[in-house]
Amino acid sequence: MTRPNPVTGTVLDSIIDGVIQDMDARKADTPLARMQQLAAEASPARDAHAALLGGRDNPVGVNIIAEVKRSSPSAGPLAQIDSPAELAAQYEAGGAAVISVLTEQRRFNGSLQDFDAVRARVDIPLLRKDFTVDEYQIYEARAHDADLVLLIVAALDDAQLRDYLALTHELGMNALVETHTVEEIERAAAVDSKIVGINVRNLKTLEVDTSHYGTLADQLPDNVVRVAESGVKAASDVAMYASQGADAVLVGEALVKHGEPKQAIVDFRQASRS
Ligand SMILES: O=C(O)c1ccccc1NCC(=O)[C@H](O)[C@H](O)COP(=O)(O)O
Repeated sequence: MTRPNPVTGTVLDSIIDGVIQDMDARKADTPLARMQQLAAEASPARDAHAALLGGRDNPVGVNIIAEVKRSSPSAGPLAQIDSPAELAAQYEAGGAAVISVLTEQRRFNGSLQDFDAVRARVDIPLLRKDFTVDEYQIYEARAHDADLVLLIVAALDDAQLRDYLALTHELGMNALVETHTVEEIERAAAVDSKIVGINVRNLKTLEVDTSHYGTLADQLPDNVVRVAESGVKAASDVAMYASQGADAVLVGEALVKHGEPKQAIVDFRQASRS
């Protein structure tokens, strides 16, 4: 299995370096063959594609992917989340279509324990949000009852992107294929990605530019579920992404810092109705 070269100096590279070390420790505890068996025994994945489809025309507003995010490389600690399950229950009650749970430990203070706690509490599709660079993480996600995994195009070569997307689909899950440039959108389209995100955060520099979604959205293939990722500070940002054709908007920081996350999701969706 080829892995991206972690020693090229960007933030993304250094995150991936740590992700690989942590994964190798988990592999020592639960080898690939055992993880594959656990994945095969998991209950069938929920249909995240159906949950996110058609957000553009949804009379109750754009679909929200609500994120459980404790910390970030760009902002440091974001919120004291005593119960990720309770936060997720608020998200579900507010009408979130999908919940994203960060499981990367070193920079986001996430964990698979957080993921399991959320899984035990809510029944909507869950995104295991991590930096996928090895098939092991895809089996692991399924073994933990994930419905969706993240494939960041910038972190993968073409063969990995194709193979990991195929494996994700074989296991009955969907992938959020994340892009940031026209070239990455073309690479996502070339492997027939079904759900494509444009992250307005540049993962190499951490710069956030909310106008970036609108700049690139026309390059997305017509038949994909379109996701605008990052940078939401207020309902007006969600409305802007929706007006630019997003089916779904992924929101982290603004929700974990909001005192009333359930109401925030209701307000975000309402603001996006045209
Ligand atoms: O959030 C970061 O600082 C970050 C840094 C490096 C790689 C990824 C990063 N975040 C992942 C995400 O893109 C966001 O968690 C997600 O889109 C939500 O963003 P936001 O609403 O701006 O918290």
